[in-house]
Amino acid sequence: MTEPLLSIRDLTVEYQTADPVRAVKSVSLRIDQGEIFGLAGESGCGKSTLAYAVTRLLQPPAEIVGGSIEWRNQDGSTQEILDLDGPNLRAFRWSEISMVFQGAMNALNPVHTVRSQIADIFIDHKAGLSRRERTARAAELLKTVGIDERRLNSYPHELSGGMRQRVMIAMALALRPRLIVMDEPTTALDVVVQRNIIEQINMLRTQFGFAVLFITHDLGLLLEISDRVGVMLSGELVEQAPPKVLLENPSHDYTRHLLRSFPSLRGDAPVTGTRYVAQKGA
Ligand SMILES: Nc1ncnc2c1ncn2[C@@H]1O[C@H](COP(=O)(O)OP(=O)(O)OP(=O)(O)O)[C@@H](O)[C@H]1O
Repeated sequence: MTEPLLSIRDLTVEYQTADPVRAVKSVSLRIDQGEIFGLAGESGCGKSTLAYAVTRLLQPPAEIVGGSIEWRNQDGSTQEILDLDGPNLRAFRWSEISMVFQGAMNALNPVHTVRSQIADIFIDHKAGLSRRERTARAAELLKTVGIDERRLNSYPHELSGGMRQRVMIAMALALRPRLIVMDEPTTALDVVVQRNIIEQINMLRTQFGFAVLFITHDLGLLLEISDRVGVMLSGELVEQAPPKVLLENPSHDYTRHLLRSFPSLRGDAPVTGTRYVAQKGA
């Protein structure tokens, strides 16, 4: 077995509020190179908190209270992500792990052109590039995500929601990271655009070989595109397996419950409006 790209071990995250919330409870998982790992689970189960922990974007009152997140460098050595800080953390983000978050398309700066926003990444991280080289790379990135390079001169408000999200994906790809964390990357978009973008992400993954930690409420989509799926319940990762195994032989009650909510996947009667109540020993 090859060594994993990312190994999360016993990760525990709390929100230190008046009534502290343990949002991630001793979660362990690995993501291999080039793999799409999908994270499923109902709203509030801790998926985003886990994603933010991996990218080291958690802000107080969130606090990582235990565990480790180990990263495998290109040369085979390992790096504890939780130990990164200052310039090392900045260099690590975007170039090793990048992010596309929910509503990210609204994260574009409205007063700057697409060109300058993509170029900024190169200014920050690849100081040696000339202005002409930065523009050439920005144009190439846009083409990669299926946007005409003439859009370099556009402002965000001149683009559709789908295009803005593609620009965000282009930016996430800019420094050829080895893992892209995507938290509901297409949720705000209509189904056709969503499907196109997902297909494109998959194609780019094949082309560039990056791994993806993919989070969405859409279990059908998750099962379709993921190599492995993890199921979270109340901060715990209760099951992880390839989609086929989950579908045919789910080991946890909650996974069965989730799958039953998607009748088209299993042909079962849908469970609507019911909340999962954990059984003792489940
Ligand atoms: N800033 C915060 N302060 C206190 N509690 C928080 C904060 N952010 C999240 N939580 C709590 O942490 C838990 C996990 O939230 P999280 O957003 O990670 O879940 P999620 O599975 O990503 O949900 P969703 O799919 O709705 O985004 C929830 O109980 C949530 O209420």
